[in-house]
Amino acid sequence: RFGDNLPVANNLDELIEELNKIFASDEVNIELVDYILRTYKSNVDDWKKFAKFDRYRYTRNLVNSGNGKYNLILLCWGEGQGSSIHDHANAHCFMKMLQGELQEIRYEWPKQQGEELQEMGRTILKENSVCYINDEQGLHRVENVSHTDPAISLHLYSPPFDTCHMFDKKTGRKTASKVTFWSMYGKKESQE
Ligand SMILES: O=C(O)CCSS
Ligand SMILES: [Fe+2]
Repeated sequence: RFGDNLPVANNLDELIEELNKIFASDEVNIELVDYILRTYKSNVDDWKKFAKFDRYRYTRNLVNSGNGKYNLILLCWGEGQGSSIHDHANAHCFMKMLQGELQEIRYEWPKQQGEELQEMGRTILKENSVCYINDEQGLHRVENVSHTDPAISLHLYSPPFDTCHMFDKKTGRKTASKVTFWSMYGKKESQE
């Protein structure tokens, strides 16, 4: 499908290097981003400095802001912690599992006002797997359903966004939701 001189990301720094090359061109090559994310085999030494958990909700830790072309974010999900049902602000969303497993439930966009969202299917995302979603495909909710193990995932959003929408499952009502960072580049903002 591509040439035979394909790059491989042997660590997180090489992954970011290869992503920056891919995103240097105007068109986002979805297959190539998916490919390079898959070549990276999760290594805790690469990313442990970004992995910060919160007792009450999953955390979003900015790893790299991709020369403005994408945000690379490490998400830490304690047992039972999950996201709301949300969209992706007309951006590409890639999600790679670095540790543990997450359940993804996909939903159709709301059709009629006040109607319950229709579930499209659910997937268990396993370590090193990569999945992709964009608004044309639908909405989803991601949750760590384990009672014993935390989960860590690496998300790439392009273009980067700071607001998306959350959806009420029963009524389909959407509300804007500002996405925030628990930490940036391995530092909690309050730390110098
Ligand atoms: O970025 C978020 O908070 C949603 C995680 S599932 S793509
Ligand atoms: Fe998402």
